Amino acid sequence: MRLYREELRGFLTYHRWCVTHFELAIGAFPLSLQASGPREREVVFHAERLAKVYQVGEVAVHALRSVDLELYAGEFVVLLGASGSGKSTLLNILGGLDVPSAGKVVYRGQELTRASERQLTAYRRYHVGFVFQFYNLIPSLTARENVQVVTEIARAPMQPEAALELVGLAERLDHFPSQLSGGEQQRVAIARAIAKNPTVLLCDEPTGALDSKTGVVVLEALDRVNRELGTTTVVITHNASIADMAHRVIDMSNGGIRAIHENAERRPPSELSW
Ligand SMILES: Nc1ncnc2c1ncn2[C@@H]1O[C@H](COP(=O)(O)OP(=O)(O)OP(=O)(O)O)[C@@H](O)[C@H]1O
Repeated sequence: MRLYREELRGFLTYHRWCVTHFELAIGAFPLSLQASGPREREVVFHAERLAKVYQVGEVAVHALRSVDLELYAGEFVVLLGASGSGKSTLLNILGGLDVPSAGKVVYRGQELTRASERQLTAYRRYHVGFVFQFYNLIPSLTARENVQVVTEIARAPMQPEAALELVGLAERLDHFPSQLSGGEQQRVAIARAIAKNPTVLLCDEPTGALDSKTGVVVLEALDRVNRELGTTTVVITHNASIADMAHRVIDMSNGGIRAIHENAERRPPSELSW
């Protein structure tokens, strides 16, 4: 274990050096400022005629078909839709994990669809936090160390302890993943995603592996991050009851946006169940 940690520390030192020199080299995608409240409607993402076609042998799979969309600073968005409707494809393109076949995405005035690989890497590293259905924690590191892996290489990170406190894990800093419940592990993953102070937090089925009661605690953590840090948050779910906690609900169907609904009143996660 000690050897592993020393190797990790060495890796982080080397990585920090690379990041510093890399940033000087590209000088693109300036450090994000704290996102402002949703009422100001500052556009964070502008997507236009976004299309994605996967070629599988002879078959062209149209995952996205001419999607137009704007996402605003500080809002909490739920992305709903049947399996295969294109939710993950859209999220992955917004997060710079995938590129569209046609159309464009502008992130705070910078066209992601024209960015080089290096610029996309910098964008993902400094501006976007990802949370997935499975937590992907390093089993041999404590909760605090799992978050530190990110804060060591970030530009203006939160303290790992502060990030863990925000998701309600102040008492679990030195626990290993195997000593934490599924919901607690997911909250460590959220703390890890937000500790680098991203502008946007993209969550793909964050409660998909959890029962209703545990899922609600995870949603409370996401809600708190959104309210206290102003992080623009997008949550993919199959679960329509989660939609009630969002500012806006985007309903996807067959690669397109079927409807966008704005909640006049948001329900707190504690009132949700499924
Ligand atoms: N790498 C890929 N290669 C080929 N087809 C793909 C690939 N990724 C996604 N697809 C197809 O694109 C369509 C949209 O997939 P996507 O994962 O975006 O849907 P989704 O709404 O997120 O589904 P789910 O809720 O099941 O995760 C589906 O028909 C899927 O099979």
